[in-house]
Amino acid sequence: MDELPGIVVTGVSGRMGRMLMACVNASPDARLVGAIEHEGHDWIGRDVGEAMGGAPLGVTVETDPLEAFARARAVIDFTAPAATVEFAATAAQARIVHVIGTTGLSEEDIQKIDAAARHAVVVRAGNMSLGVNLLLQLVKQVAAALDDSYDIEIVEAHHRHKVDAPSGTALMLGEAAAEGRGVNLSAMSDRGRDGITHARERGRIGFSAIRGGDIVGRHDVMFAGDGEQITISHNASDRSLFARGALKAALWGLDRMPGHYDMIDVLGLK
Ligand SMILES: NC(=O)C1=CN([C@@H]2O[C@H](COP(=O)(O)OP(=O)(O)OC[C@H]3O[C@@H](n4cnc5c(N)ncnc54)[C@H](OP(=O)(O)O)[C@@H]3O)[C@@H](O)[C@H]2O)C=CC1
Ligand SMILES: O=C(O)C1=N[C@H](C(=O)O)C[C@H](O)C1
Repeated sequence: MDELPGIVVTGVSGRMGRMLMACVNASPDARLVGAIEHEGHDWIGRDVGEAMGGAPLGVTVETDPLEAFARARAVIDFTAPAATVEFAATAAQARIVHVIGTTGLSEEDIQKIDAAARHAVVVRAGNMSLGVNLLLQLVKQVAAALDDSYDIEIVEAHHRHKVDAPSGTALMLGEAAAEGRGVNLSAMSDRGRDGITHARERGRIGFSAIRGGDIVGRHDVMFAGDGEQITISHNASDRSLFARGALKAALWGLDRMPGHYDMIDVLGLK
């Protein structure tokens, strides 16, 4: 029997890193072959299972991605933009699948990831859940059906530790709404209202962010018209949802040609 595909997880001590470790470790379809943290992290040199407070997994936390990627077929990466851009170049060099969950990437970061995707498979999505990716299609459809007398407002809520806003998911929902309406999101978005904001401009797509407690991730897209509001919502109640989606993406990517893919591709929702 062929050996199961080896997976490396980056940022293993993070909220998503821990979920990913558990998910890969429990999977009958993959095996964990590497665990990465940054230089100076106190988990370096320790068995990752023990560092997480459990049984040893036989994988030592290390800092050098190239060494780890050389033993793997895919890397799952939910870290931070600067780290993800570097991991993309290294994954391309090693010709392995790079699954990117990191949000808050700039246009310049995405261009660098596009360059890496010429040499290897990249699957990148601001949200790895089936539900949110279905929502993208629904939002596009509703936005296409309604005219701009319906104001589009996207409200997202996340835990107190989240560092970027609007969330990657909110931005994807905004893109879907803009596409359905046939407008450019960067020209039409309305972010961060405060003080005398003046009346709402027709056609704008508004964003609001709530941060608090341990909220895993909630997204509402409201189409507010005269006399009615239509709201399409998604609530994530367990982060392992994103880890399962990311592992699915990694396994899906093993048989693909180099390119920059998303979860719509993985889930076959196009
Ligand atoms: N696409 C999706 O479905 C989802 C995406 N996310 C996104 O994933 C990202 C991570 O979220 P979360 O887990 O909550 O954040 P955390 O801050 O809990 O985890 C990030 C981890 O990455 C580590 N890290 C930072 N830089 C490096 C580096 N150069 N090399 C290795 N490790 C590094 C951090 O270490 P240290 O803490 O020491 O800096 C930390 O352990 C965010 O961008 C978030 O928005 C989250 C959930 C779902
Ligand atoms: O940081 C998080 O936690 C999450 N981030 C993603 C985002 O920015 O949309 C996905 C999910 O909502 C959780």
